[in-house]
Amino acid sequence: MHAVRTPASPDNSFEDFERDAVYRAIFTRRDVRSHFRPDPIDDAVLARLLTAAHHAPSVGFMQPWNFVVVRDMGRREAVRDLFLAARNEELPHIAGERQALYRKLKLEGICESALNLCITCDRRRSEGSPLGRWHNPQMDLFSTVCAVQNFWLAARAEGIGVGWVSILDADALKRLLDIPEPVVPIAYLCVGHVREFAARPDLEHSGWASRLPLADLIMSETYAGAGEEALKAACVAPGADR
Ligand SMILES: Cc1cc2c(cc1C)N(C[C@H](O)[C@H](O)[C@H](O)COP(=O)(O)O)c1[nH]c(=O)[nH]c(=O)c1N2
Repeated sequence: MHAVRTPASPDNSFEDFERDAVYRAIFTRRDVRSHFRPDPIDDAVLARLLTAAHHAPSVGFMQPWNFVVVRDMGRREAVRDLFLAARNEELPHIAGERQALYRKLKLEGICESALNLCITCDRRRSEGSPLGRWHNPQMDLFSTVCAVQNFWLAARAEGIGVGWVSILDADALKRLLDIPEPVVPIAYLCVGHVREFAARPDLEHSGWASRLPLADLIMSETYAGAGEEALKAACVAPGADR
């Protein structure tokens, strides 16, 4: 689909403009809930995004994912009802002083987006040959999350917004989408063209949370280890923590 260029550089690194484009996708990707436009996504574009997802890394090259495209508005309204019920169940578990803010947050764009996409993990796909999963059977789930992130970043590059809705009862969602028992719905995504990509995460803008300083998250040698001061200083250099 895309020609693979022979690297110009002897160390296989990208040209500057290519590297900048990768970082631009990473730093300007947003979880989109409120800026969706209703116009449809071209199938050729959606196919590129799904191809990007399908080229994610996976344990034992298991490729455990499937992609359930949900366009029907009746079904999406039913998912939205699941969201509303799940939000009511989640609310009492939010610290009391934050519940008013939680209620005000826009946390999904299920019906406003062009389409919904459920990315699933079929846990049976490496049955009998669990390369990389024998000690850590959850690696198939993690592999599927890699596919979600590929989709999300490729979508940003295409100007398409993605919002992940996890405030859903997984069993109810499985029934609604006829997902068989050994298959796990990993990500329910709202996908569509957007009016804009916000400069900051919505949850930062609303005062819910802010980005932690990267330097505080780096340890040296062990989880308790101090050090790596030069690396930490480099992390707060202009542009490194957008
Ligand atoms: C696994 C998982 C699950 C969810 C999310 C993300 C991820 C990774 N996020 C989006 C999340 O709030 C968002 O990524 C952060 O607030 C950071 O914002 P940006 O993604 O950088 O815009 C999310 N957002 C939302 O409005 N409703 C939701 O149910 C969820 N669920």
